[in-house]
Amino acid sequence: MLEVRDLSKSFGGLKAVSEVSLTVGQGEFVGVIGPNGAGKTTLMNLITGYMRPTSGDVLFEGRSIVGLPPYRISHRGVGRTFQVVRPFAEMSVEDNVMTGALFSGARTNSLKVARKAAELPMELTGLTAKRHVAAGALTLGEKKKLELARALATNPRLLLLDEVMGGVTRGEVGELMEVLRRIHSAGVTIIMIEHLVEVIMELSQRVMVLNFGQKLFEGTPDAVVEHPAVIESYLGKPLEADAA
Ligand SMILES: Nc1ncnc2c1ncn2[C@@H]1O[C@H](COP(=O)(O)OP(=O)(O)OP(=O)(O)O)[C@@H](O)[C@H]1O
Repeated sequence: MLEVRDLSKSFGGLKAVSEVSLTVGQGEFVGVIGPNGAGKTTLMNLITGYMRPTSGDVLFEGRSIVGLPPYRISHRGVGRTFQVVRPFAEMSVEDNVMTGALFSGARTNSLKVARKAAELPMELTGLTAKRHVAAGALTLGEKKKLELARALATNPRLLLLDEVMGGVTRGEVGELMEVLRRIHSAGVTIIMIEHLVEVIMELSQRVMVLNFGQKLFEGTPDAVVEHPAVIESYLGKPLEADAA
């Protein structure tokens, strides 16, 4: 479904992403971990068209998407969420989700169609009961669900998630994990960047570890935590300590 080939991005002398390759098959759930500044968000920006790579290629369903603007990549079926969520605070949950269908990828310009397209995303994220609540009144965890629902309204086959769990309460982490399981079960392929290692380990089938822009390791969650270089460069301490 997705093939990232020798992808690099330099900012001046800094190689934020350095010759990273990654293949993701349909229906997979792939986790991406790595220390601050490892290049995770940059990699996501390169895949979704928010940044142009210095070199390398990205193929989605067999066709290169490098150089396409973000809205066209979205239209092809690649959705994303942002680390910092910025819903339209005065607008209702439902109207915010509708913006996903109306603008990101311009799937429709009909309010009626957009309203219908918002139904399933609200259901999957557990927001249906809050549909008329102003987004500004939501908790951070609910705002993260709204961000997921907005991305789902673009109708993605592949969804890239940037730190969905960042800053939310423990209880909300559990709820968001349930939501992600539901989204995945609904047939959406997922690539997830996450600092909470235990979340990645529980949800992902495969994990890629980035360090200084390079792929340090890729394998099953079990293989990753046992890999000496990963423990040294990233985990640095027993997993239990990280999860505390
Ligand atoms: N637009 C930019 N201009 C210059 N340098 C940048 C830019 N974006 C990212 N960088 C640098 O590229 C490197 C990788 O950053 P990136 O945000 O991708 O890391 P990350 O793994 O997502 O980190 P975090 O976990 O803190 O979000 C960092 O050194 C960062 O300072």
